[in-house]
Amino acid sequence: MPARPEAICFPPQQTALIVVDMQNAYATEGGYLDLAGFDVSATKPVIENIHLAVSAARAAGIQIIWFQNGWDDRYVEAGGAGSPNFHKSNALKTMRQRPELQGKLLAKGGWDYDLVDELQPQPGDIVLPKPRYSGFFNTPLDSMLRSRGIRHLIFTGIATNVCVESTLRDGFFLEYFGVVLEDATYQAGPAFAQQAAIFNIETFFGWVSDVESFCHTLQSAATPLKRSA
Ligand SMILES: NC(=O)N/C=C\C(=O)O
Repeated sequence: MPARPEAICFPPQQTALIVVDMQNAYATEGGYLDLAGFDVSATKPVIENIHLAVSAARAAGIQIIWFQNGWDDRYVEAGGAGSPNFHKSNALKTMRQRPELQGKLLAKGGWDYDLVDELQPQPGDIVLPKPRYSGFFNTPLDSMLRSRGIRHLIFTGIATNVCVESTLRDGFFLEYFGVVLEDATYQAGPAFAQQAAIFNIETFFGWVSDVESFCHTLQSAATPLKRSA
């Protein structure tokens, strides 16, 4: 597949497409990021691009893994005042500032935690709840991947500079090849946060490509070459 800094191969049977946290919290107005003051008004094309990537991956037999970020509705899993997460999570901070939101943001079972309507898992997909930014932390992700012989991770989702980058970095340390489809991701924060995350990934931790290249690569691999007469 064409990618930066160089083209990369990924055998479909050894590859997972990871959709990071495409929940109302991160992609819908009225969700956590929006309420915390982050701009989510440009996420519609990202949702459409993820849909394209998921369809192409599914047709190619690639394992789809949906991450869902959040905690129980009493926030025990979020950690108390002894946890840095308690102090840094903008969801927890927003709820402390606006107590009427308590129990709503990123709480399992609620609208904010739900995946957006346009992106829904199908039978055979894996849905993986996670309690911190990295999908490898306190989850069975590594063993799920290893038991399936998966070594290549294609990333989509929100936010590029937080959960996407955190998971891709941890994957790098665990010997996974990580590729981000940049037009199927979106940042939390200003545009420079996206640029910085993409720079880091391209330069230090993995590869960067786009949805058209991903779909085209899979379609070309599925189309038998025509023999010349
Ligand atoms: N899914 C994410 O990248 N999350 C970013 C921030 C947060 O969850 O507070």
